[in-house]
Amino acid sequence: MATDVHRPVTGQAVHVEGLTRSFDGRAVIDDLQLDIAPGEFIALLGRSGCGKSTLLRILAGLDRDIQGTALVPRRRAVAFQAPRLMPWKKVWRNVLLGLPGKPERAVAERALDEVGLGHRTGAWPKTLSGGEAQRASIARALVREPDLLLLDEPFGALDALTRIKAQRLVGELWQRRGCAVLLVTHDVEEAVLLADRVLVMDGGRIAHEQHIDLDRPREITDPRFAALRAGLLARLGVDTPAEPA
Ligand SMILES: Nc1ncnc2c1ncn2[C@@H]1O[C@H](COP(=O)(O)OP(=O)(O)OP(=O)(O)O)[C@@H](O)[C@H]1O
Repeated sequence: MATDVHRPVTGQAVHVEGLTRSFDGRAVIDDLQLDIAPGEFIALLGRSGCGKSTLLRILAGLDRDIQGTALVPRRRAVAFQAPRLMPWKKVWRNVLLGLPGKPERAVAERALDEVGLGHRTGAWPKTLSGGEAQRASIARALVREPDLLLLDEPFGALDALTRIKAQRLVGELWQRRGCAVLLVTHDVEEAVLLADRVLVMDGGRIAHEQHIDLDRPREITDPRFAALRAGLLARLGVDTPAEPA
C-alpha cells in the first residue's frame, strides 16, 4: 500500500506498521511492526518458510500486494543468494544494469574496486568464482548508493572460507557507507558477528529481538558471543550442548 515513500517522517530508515501479506488467504506476515534506524545493521533469523524473504521483497518494493504501511528510503538496493548476473553482459555492465542515465564505466569500476574485484571489470560472469560473482552482485547494489541495503542470504551458497571473507567485506562496507542493512540469514553466528540487532521472526511477526552490544571487530571466541549465540539458537528451538565443566 504505502511502499516507495521517501525516508519516513519518524526519522527511521524503515518504518513498518501493521504489515500483513497473505498468500491464498494465509497471512504469512501478520500485523508486523518494525523500525530500523538510519545506519543500523539488522539480521533477520527465523525458521524456514516463516516469511523472511517475503518481508525483504516487500521492503525492496518487489511485492506491493500488502496491507498496512511499509516506509522505506527511495535509495535502496538488494542482493540475493544467487548473484543474478546477466551472462551476456560483462561484469561492469552488470554492475550498472538498471541505473538511470548513462553512467560511465568508471562508476562500476569504483564499486568493483571497493569489493576487491577491480581486476575483473571486463570479465564475463561465467569466468567468475562463486565468491567473485557474489561480490559483483554486492557492487551492483553499492552503485545505487543505498540508504538501505537488503541482503537475502547473500553468503548461503559460498564455501566456508569464502563466506568468512564475504562477511568481513560486508561488515567493512557497512561501516564505510553508513547505510542501514537488513540481512536475512540462517546463520546465527553470522547474525551475532555482524548485526547491531538480531530479530527472530515467527508467526508472521518479529517474535524476539536481541541487541548485540559487543565491541567490533567481534571475536567468536568471546564468551559473551557464545552466550548470545546460544540464546538465539534456543529462541529458534535449537538446543546447544552444555559447555564442558
Ligand atoms: N508467491 C508466493 N505464492 C504463494 N506462497 C508464497 C509465495 N511466496 C512465498 N510464499 C509462501 O510464504 C511463506 C514464506 O515464504 P518465505 O520465502 O518468505 O520464507 P523464508 O522465511 O524466507 O524461508 P527460507 O528461510 O526457507 O528461505 C512460505 O510458506 C511460502 O511458501
